[in-house]
Amino acid sequence: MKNKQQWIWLHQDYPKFHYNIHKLLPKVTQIAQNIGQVKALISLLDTDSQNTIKVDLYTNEIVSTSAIEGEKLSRESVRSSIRKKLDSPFDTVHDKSTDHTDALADILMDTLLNAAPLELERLHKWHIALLSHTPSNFNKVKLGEFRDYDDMQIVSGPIGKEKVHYVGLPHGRISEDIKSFIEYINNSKDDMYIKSAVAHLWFVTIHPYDDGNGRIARIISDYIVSQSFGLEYKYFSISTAIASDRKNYYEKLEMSQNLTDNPSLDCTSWIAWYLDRFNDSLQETLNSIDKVMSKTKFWDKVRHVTLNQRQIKVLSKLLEYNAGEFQGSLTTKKYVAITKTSLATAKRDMQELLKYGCLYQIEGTQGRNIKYDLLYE
Ligand SMILES: Nc1ncnc2c1ncn2[C@@H]1O[C@H](COP(=O)(O)OP(=O)(O)OP(=O)(O)O)[C@@H](O)[C@H]1O
Repeated sequence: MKNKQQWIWLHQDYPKFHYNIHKLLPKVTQIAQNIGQVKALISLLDTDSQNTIKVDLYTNEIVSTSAIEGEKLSRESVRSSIRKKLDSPFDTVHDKSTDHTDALADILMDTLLNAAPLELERLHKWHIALLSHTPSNFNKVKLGEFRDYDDMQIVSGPIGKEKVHYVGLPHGRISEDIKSFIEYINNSKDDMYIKSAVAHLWFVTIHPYDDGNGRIARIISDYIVSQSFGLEYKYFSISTAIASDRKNYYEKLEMSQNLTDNPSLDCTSWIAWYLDRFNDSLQETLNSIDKVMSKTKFWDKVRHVTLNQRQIKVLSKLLEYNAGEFQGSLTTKKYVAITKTSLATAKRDMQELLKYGCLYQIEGTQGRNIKYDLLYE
């Protein structure tokens, strides 16, 4: 597999990445504003609701960073591991955690709670924890050790027609470069969101391990920003936002890592994309908070009404899925399916819900296609 590309580690200035701060500042300001809003709204929620949002976000972070690599983790297993770590009320009978998901939750907690500066051993410990329980990697990948060969290629396409997207730093330069990298993370005065983006690009440029470089890069990025939030205020999942724009993730990295597209070691475009994803993740959190608040408000509104178990089940489901799969509407057919009741009972239940002001009929729907939604006000 030949390639004529020249990679950025051949640049005489490497690893001095440049960026245009003026283009990035508005995005950083936006992050600060979103974080301010998240903090203000979170403080209005009770501890249970705060915990629910946190468990969801941390579960998403672990599931998403693995999904980028194509590894499908059981959401329930990850959720169990996270709940154990957060000490949230936990039904041990239904504990679905595995050694693997416990190890991944351990890494996340370490990035969040261990404020010690980054050291080489810690990096290796993350690598071991990340891969030691993955059966597919058993015996293949050296754990907690850098690779000892060159030509670490990122390729795609069928055998014989592979496209080389990038080739990592020659192995003889890894130790020295990792030292500068760690020094940058611990001591640079760069804005922390920008630092998080630069470190991500830098780490996948070195590509020091046999495998797991993308996941470790995302852990490092998370570590850099999580430190200043701690368990009390870490309400974001960057990997979820990256996973939802994976094509551009790879493209932005690729464009930044070769000298044809990037002759001057300028990573403004990569950082800008990364900061946008950060803002997306905060927006997601704001949406989740909004959902929780609406839910609380709704139950508060109907607390004087006596509802039967079927009605409570359907309303809970609607509140759960209102922004997603449920697509904000209820039909008699769906009511029957959820409650497994007769059509006549479903119709009677729904009439009551309309009378109590729990539901309203969506305008323009009629006959067999009548649709209902929750009435919040
Ligand atoms: N086209 C590309 N150009 C440059 N870098 C890329 C490209 N595609 C992927 N990468 C980077 O390399 C990482 C993959 O490297 P590696 O397989 O060692 O990591 P991984 O953690 O096992 O996988 P993944 O990051 O996909 O979860 C990607 O996550 C990304 O950070």
